[in-house]
Amino acid sequence: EADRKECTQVTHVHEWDPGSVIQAIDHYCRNKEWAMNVGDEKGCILDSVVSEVNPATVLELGTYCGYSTVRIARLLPPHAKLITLEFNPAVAAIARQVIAWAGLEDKVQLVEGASGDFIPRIKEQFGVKTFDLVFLDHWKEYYLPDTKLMEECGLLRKGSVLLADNVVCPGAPDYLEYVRSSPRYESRYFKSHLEYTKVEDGLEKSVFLG
Ligand SMILES: Oc1cc(-c2ccc(F)cc2)cc2cncnc12
Ligand SMILES: [Mg+2]
Repeated sequence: EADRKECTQVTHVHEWDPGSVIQAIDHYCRNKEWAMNVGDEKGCILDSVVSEVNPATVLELGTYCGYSTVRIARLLPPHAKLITLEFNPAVAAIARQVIAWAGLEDKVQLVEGASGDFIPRIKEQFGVKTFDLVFLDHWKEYYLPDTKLMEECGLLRKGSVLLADNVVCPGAPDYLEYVRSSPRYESRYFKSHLEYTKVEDGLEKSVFLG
């Protein structure tokens, strides 16, 4: 099981180093201006789940500025692929720069669009059969419909892991109810805090049982 490892990062801030990109964003958002990155505390839990799954294919719903994209991509094995979807073109443009600065472009494919339109097209457009890991971090009302859509489109296989951010704050009650009560998922809550604050939040890890 992915347990919370103490996650200490000592990095020097220079380009091509994903660790320094992560550290720079965390420093800015903690000290200058809050932003809705998954952050360093939940980020360590994300790291441990990514390391445990060691995925060849990853889908991220909600790129934002690319912070979690970099966190995930830096841990991927050489030929692994991360597809990340962002609805807002302005932040997608920023994310492209952040991903490039971390030197991770060849592991990441950033797509602009709406999840409901995009998910049914993934198989034929990106040649992906199923995802080993899905990180849900977009608008909370879409967690449940998009999960059902991924099931219907055959994008999940026995053992696929869904990891959802913000299941407490802002909260995704219908999604939690679904993955916790469905016999098709084995679900576990990782208690943490809303990025850069003391407010409770957490990640829900749900394994699809097929
Ligand atoms: O991590 C997140 C946090 C918040 C958020 C905003 C305002 C607030 F007061 C509390 C929490 C919103 C998000 C939207 N999409 C993805 N991730 C998010
Ligand atoms: Mg979030």
